[in-house]
Amino acid sequence: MSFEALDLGLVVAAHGRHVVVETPDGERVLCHPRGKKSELVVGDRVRWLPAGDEGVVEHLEARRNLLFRQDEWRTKSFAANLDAVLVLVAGEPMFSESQLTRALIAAGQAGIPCWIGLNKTDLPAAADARARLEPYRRMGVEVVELALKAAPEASRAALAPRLDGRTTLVLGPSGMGKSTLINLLVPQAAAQVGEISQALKAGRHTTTTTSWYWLDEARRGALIDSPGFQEFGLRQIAPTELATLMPDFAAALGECRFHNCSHRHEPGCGVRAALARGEIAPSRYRIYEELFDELSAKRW
Ligand SMILES: Nc1nc2c(ncn2[C@@H]2O[C@H](COP(=O)(O)OP(=O)(O)OP(=O)(O)O)[C@@H](O)[C@H]2O)c(=O)[nH]1
Ligand SMILES: [Zn+2]
Repeated sequence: MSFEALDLGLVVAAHGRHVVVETPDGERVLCHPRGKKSELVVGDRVRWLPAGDEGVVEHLEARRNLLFRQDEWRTKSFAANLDAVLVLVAGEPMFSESQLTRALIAAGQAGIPCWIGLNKTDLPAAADARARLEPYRRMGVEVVELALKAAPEASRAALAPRLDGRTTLVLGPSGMGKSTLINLLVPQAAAQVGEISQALKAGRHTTTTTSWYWLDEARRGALIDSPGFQEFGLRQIAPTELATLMPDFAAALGECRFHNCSHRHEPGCGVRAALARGEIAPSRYRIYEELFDELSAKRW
């Protein structure tokens, strides 16, 4: 039988070898992959067959993209088939520029557009955060100003046109306002999660690692909430590839005398010339050095 004849479903939760597949009419079925298939992730499109009141995933449709992080020990997938990644930042607590850069690089390598939500613009510390984001604006990353708690309606209006009809992964370290965002935008957020963990037959205390939330009843737009932003390993990237994934660096690469320039100590380096001219921010160069060393460290 050809796979096309089977039902098409969307993976809305993944927990070990259990996945919850949502049918086109919104029914949720606990499914297991047949055999030793590659790991399924939230956002995957699959072909499946009913088996009693559960199901068996027979086929994984080709992924448009896959966002993952990789440290020395393992690879962890965030989600697949994303339209965009939203990184939520704030001035208090002050966001980590290194984490932001890691997210931008990973999304860039996966071919997924990334934009930034600057939250808590009602606080004085927003001015510092805004200044820190200036190099990112300059290299073309869109920054949307938000005050999710202080000005929820204005924030909703700013977000709606960017989220409508799209699948967006939201990344944000603790304290940036990710829960506030989800509660503002997602009707019955807690119920949606509860329903999925019920379908997973996960214990009450098991929190699924990645959550899928529909933004509208027509199920056109969705938010994906994924933890694990704290240790965002980029081991999938070769040190020499790093600069090509940083747009402000990439713009200067043509000037380097050596094609395999590390932009650390070589003479005639276009990147360091751009740094000296103020076209690359010192903070970006420091993060580059940090990442370059991390990715150059011995692999086990
Ligand atoms: N001043 C101000 N505070 C906000 C705003 N949005 C969220 N906060 C506060 O920031 C804190 C963190 O918000 P959460 O939504 O819980 O953040 P989170 O990113 O989900 O953090 P965790 O729950 O720790 O993962 C809370 O005390 C919120 O009330 C805002 O627009 N302005
Ligand atoms: Zn160089």
